[in-house]
Amino acid sequence: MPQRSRRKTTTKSSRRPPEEQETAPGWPPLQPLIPTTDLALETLLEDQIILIRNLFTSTLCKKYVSFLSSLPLITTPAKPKEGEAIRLNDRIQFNDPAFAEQLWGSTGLRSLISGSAENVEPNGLTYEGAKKIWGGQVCGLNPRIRIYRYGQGQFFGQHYDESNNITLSSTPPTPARTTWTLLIYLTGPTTGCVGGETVFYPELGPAKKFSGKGIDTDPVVVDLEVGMALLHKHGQDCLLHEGKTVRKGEKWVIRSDLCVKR
Ligand SMILES: O=C(O)CCC(=O)C(=O)O
Ligand SMILES: [Fe+2]
Repeated sequence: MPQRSRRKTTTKSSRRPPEEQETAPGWPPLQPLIPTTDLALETLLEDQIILIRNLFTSTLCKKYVSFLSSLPLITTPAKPKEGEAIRLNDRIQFNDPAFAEQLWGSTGLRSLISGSAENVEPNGLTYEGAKKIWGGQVCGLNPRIRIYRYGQGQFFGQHYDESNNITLSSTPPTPARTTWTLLIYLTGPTTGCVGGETVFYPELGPAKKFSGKGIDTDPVVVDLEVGMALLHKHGQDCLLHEGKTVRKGEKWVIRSDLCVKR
C-alpha cells in the first residue's frame, strides 16, 4: 500500500467509527459476467446520468447479496453529522484497492469508460470524448468501497455527492480526483424489492450554482434493476438526488467512484 494512503488510514484509525473496516473481506470472484461487447453506456440525462445494464449478471448479484449478508453491516446512527444527509440504512465500507481494481478491470467498466481510438459503437466513446465526459483521464475506481443494505422503510435523503482527492495505489502511486459516483444495484423488483429508486432533481441545478433555478425538467427516476450500474456526475456538478424509501424487500448497492488523474 502506498505511503500516503497508509498514513491517512493510520491517522484516522483512532477516531474511525466502527463501521469503517480495516480488513478487506474475501470477495467472491466477479463471475459469471456477460461479454463486455454486450455492454453499453446508456445516457439517461446528458452529461449527468449514465446507465450500464447487466454489468453484473443476476447470478453474480445473488452470490454477492448472499456473501454481503454475512458481513457486519452497521445501521446508520439515528442522528446524522451536521450538514450530512439523513441516511437510514445499513452500511459497511472498506478501503480495498485490489477489489476496486478488479471491479474496474474485470467487469468491462474499464473498456466501456476509457474509450477507444475510434468511435465504433453508436454509444462508444473516443479517448477525447471520454476525457470530456469524465472530467479528465480516467484511471480507475475509488478504493473506498461502500456496501448499502436498505430494508423496508429505509432511505437516503436528498443530498449532493462530494468530489475527493485521493491517491491510487499503483506503482508509482497516481494522484487522482473522483468525478462521478458509481452505484451497482444488486437487487430490484425481480428479487422482491419495491421502491428504493434513485431520484435526481435537475430542476434545482447543479450543486455549484444552487439558485433554485435549473433545467426545466421533471425529476429523473432511476428504477432499480438487478445488475445495473448507474454513474452520475458529482462534486460541483452534482445534481440533488436521493434514494427513495424501500417499501418491500431489500435494496443492496455497491458504491464506488470514478477517478481521473490530477
Ligand atoms: O442508494 C441510492 O440510491 C443512492 C445512494 C447515494 O446517493 C450515495 O451513495 O451517495
Ligand atoms: Fe449520493
